[in-house]
Amino acid sequence: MEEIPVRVAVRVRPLLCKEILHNHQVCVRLIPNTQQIIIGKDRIFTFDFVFGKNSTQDEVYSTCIKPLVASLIEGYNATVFAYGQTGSGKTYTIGGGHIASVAEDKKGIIPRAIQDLFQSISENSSIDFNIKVSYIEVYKEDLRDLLELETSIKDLHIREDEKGNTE
Ligand SMILES: Nc1ncnc2c1ncn2[C@@H]1O[C@H](COP(=O)(O)OP(=O)(O)OP(=O)(O)O)[C@@H](O)[C@H]1O
Repeated sequence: MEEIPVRVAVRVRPLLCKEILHNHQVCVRLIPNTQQIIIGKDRIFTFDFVFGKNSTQDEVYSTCIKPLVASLIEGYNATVFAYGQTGSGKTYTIGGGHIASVAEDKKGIIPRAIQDLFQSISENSSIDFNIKVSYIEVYKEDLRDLLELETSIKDLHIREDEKGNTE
């Protein structure tokens, strides 16, 4: 992957059944063979990657995320985050739903990245790996530990050390 520190991908989701029922219209179009979209009549925006309404989870993962997981194994850091208004498809794309009940091809970024990571580890038996996982929902000022099975609410706080690192 080229050395660009931040890359932005846009994914247009299909209209939901309820939106079709309410006769909602699509207002975002892709410009073929470019990384551009048009909003409304003439507002054009360019991104590093553009995915249309028929894009698959595999396509999004393989294009944007898989190379980052490979670079992790080489010792680089990577951050992936989804942003967008409510209902735009963040959870669907990131794969943060109930993984066990999701069909293989519908799995999002998280289960695919974890699978690739452990696959790479099993192929690199000469290297010592140390994996730590945290899964926290930040909603307004409240933090929720999603790996805490007993109680979903735990007294979590965001702290900064003297170097400005967040914990
Ligand atoms: N690419 C897609 N293909 C098919 N369905 C999608 C796609 N993206 C999202 N959806 C569907 O759209 C709905 C809203 O998506 P999702 O829950 O992921 O949004 P969100 O951005 O996480 O919303 P919120 O911020 O409210 O949590 C869900 O029913 C989801 O299954």
